[in-house]
Amino acid sequence: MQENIIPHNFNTTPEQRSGLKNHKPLLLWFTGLSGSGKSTIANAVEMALVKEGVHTYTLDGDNVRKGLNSNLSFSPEDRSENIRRIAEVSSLMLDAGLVVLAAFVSPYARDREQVKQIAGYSNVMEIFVNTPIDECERRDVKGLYAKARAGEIQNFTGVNAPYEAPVAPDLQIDTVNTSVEEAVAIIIALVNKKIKQ
Ligand SMILES: Nc1ncnc2c1ncn2[C@@H]1O[C@H](COP(=O)(O)OS(=O)(=O)O)[C@@H](OP(=O)(O)O)[C@H]1O
Ligand SMILES: Nc1ncnc2c1ncn2[C@@H]1O[C@H](COP(=O)(O)OP(=O)(O)O)[C@@H](O)[C@H]1O
Repeated sequence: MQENIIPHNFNTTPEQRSGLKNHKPLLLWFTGLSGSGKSTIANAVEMALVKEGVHTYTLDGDNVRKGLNSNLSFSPEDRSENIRRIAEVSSLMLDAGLVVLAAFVSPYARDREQVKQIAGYSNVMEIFVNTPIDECERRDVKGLYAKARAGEIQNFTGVNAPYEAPVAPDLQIDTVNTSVEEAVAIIIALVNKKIKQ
C-alpha cells in the first residue's frame, strides 16, 4: 500500500521551525485511569506553560474521540488505533515545534511504547497519573464507574478491562497525596529542564 508513496523533500526543517520559538518541542504523555486527574493536571500545566510563553497544544478525549477518532470504540484493537493516530498527530505537532500535552487512558504498555517509537524516545515524557481505582470511583466525575458497575458499559478500564501500569514512567503523580498545584510545580520543573536547555 505504501510502495508508491514517495515523500517530497521540504527545505524547511523541524529545527528551523523550533528555532523560531524560545523552547524545544516535547510530548507530555499523561496516562492513568478515568478520573485519575489527567485532564485536570494537563490543563493546569498548559496554563503555566502558556504563561511562560511556551507554544502548546493539548490533545484529549474531547477533541480527538469526538473528531479524528469518532469511528473508534473501546475494544483493545480500537484503543490501539486511537493511540497510534494520536501519536502520529503528536509527532506532526512536534515537527511544528510545539509542546504537546496528551491525556489518554492509554491502558496498554505496548501502545505507550509505540507512542515513543513514533514520536521519538527523547521527545516523550511519560507521566503516570497514579490514582487508585477506589479514589477514581469515589470521584466518579462523569458517573461512568457507576454505569460500568451496573453493567451498562462494556470494557471499562479498571472495572472490566485492564490497565497496565507503567513500570518506569519519567514521572509518577500520586494525586491522593499531591495537590494539583504541587503536581504542576513538579512537572514544570522537569519540563523546563528539557525544553529550555
Ligand atoms: N470503556 C471505557 N473505558 C475507559 N474510558 C471510557 C470508556 N467508555 C467511555 N470512556 C470515556 O472515554 C475516555 C477515555 O478515552 P481514551 O481515548 O483516553 O481511552 S483509550 O486511551 O483509548 O483507552 C474516558 O475519559 P477520561 O475520564 O478523561 O479518562 C472516559 O470518560
Ligand atoms: N490532586 C489532584 N490532581 C488531579 N485531580 C484531582 C486531584 N484531587 C482531586 N482531583 C479531582 O479529580 C478529578 C479528576 O478528573 P479528570 O481530570 O477529568 O480525570 P481524567 O482526565 O484522568 O479522567 C477532578 O474532578 C479533579 O478536580
